[in-house]
Amino acid sequence: MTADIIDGKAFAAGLRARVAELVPAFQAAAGRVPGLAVVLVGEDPASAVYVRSKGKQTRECGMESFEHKLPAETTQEALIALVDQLNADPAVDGILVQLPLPKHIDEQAVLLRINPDKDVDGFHPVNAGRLATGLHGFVPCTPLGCLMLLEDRLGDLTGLDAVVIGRSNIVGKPMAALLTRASATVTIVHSRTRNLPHYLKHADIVVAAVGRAHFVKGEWLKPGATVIDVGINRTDAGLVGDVDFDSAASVAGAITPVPGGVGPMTIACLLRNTLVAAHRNAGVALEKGVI
Ligand SMILES: NC(=O)C1=CN([C@@H]2O[C@H](COP(=O)(O)OP(=O)(O)OC[C@H]3O[C@@H](n4cnc5c(N)ncnc54)[C@H](OP(=O)(O)O)[C@@H]3O)[C@@H](O)[C@H]2O)C=CC1
Ligand SMILES: Nc1nc(=O)c2c([nH]1)NC[C@@H]1CN(c3ccc(C(=O)N[C@@H](CCC(=O)O)C(=O)O)cc3)C=[N+]21
Repeated sequence: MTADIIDGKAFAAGLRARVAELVPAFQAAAGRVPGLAVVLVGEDPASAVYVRSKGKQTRECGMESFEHKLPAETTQEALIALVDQLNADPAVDGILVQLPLPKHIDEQAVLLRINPDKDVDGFHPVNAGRLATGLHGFVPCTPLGCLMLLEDRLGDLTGLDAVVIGRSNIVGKPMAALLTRASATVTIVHSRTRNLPHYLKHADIVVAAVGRAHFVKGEWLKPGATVIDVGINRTDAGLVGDVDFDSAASVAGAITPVPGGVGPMTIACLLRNTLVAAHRNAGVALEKGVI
């Protein structure tokens, strides 16, 4: 193995500590702490684990966590009524509806109902549009965390060749938008791409968000590339990423592990977005670039 391991867990702990440091000044100015509401519908065990750790980390940062656990048979109308209630609640700065939702609920309809100024996931089309057009808004947490790790490792990304594998609204597309904003030259590849390894051969940066265990092989990579593995796949051998770690680590310059890479950054960025939302919603200034 030659690649450096990018320690997302440590970076995320540092980011959470910076969030926690900024909470007391907000509290002094606003007379309350930032609040994050997390809504979980159904009993998916993986989702329940994430929601628990989001709640715990929110409280550890000195912010308030409102957890709403609804049964799997909850109607779309009832879920939308809860979103309306959270939109109207001045103690709630951020709203996260855990995905995936049960099949009888139209995910887009629920996400559209969230007030874009409380949309700390950055999934509302208004925030996707703000990102696409260069306006201030909320950037989805997973791609934001990936960008932070990339800039920490590489500094300025200007002119670098980046390939994003995957074009979902929550990871691939916003990741490509962020890299474009950072002046990288970006290619998106997906399941209909012909000869996918061809595009990877020249990439200085590879972000894999495919949802297939061990998908990216070391032999596809440019030597020295920086590889960000977003994948979370549960296999008999445990949690694994979308990158074939052993072969990739012998070619790449740096690589994120799974677990301990992008996952912890996602939650830390959620707390960061909640802190930013609280300042905007309460009209309290936050020094530019401080977080
Ligand atoms: N660490 C974290 O915090 C997070 C991790 N994840 C993980 O990231 C991964 C991706 O998530 P998400 O974007 O939501 O997944 P989606 O299933 O929504 O998107 C997967 C993308 O990969 C593409 N794809 C699928 N198969 C292939 C293939 N054989 N060759 C090339 N491209 C392919 C799809 O192409 P097409 O569009 O053509 O179908 C699609 O664009 C998952 O493992 C998920 O668990 C997700 C969110 C947060
Ligand atoms: N509205 C919404 N927003 C999300 O951001 C969202 C979502 N729905 N649905 C599910 C995906 C997935 N996701 C992860 C968060 C943390 C880890 C994480 O902390 N992972 C740890 C390991 C955790 C474990 O061991 O299971 C790690 O990679 O080290 C992973 C994945 C957020 N998502």
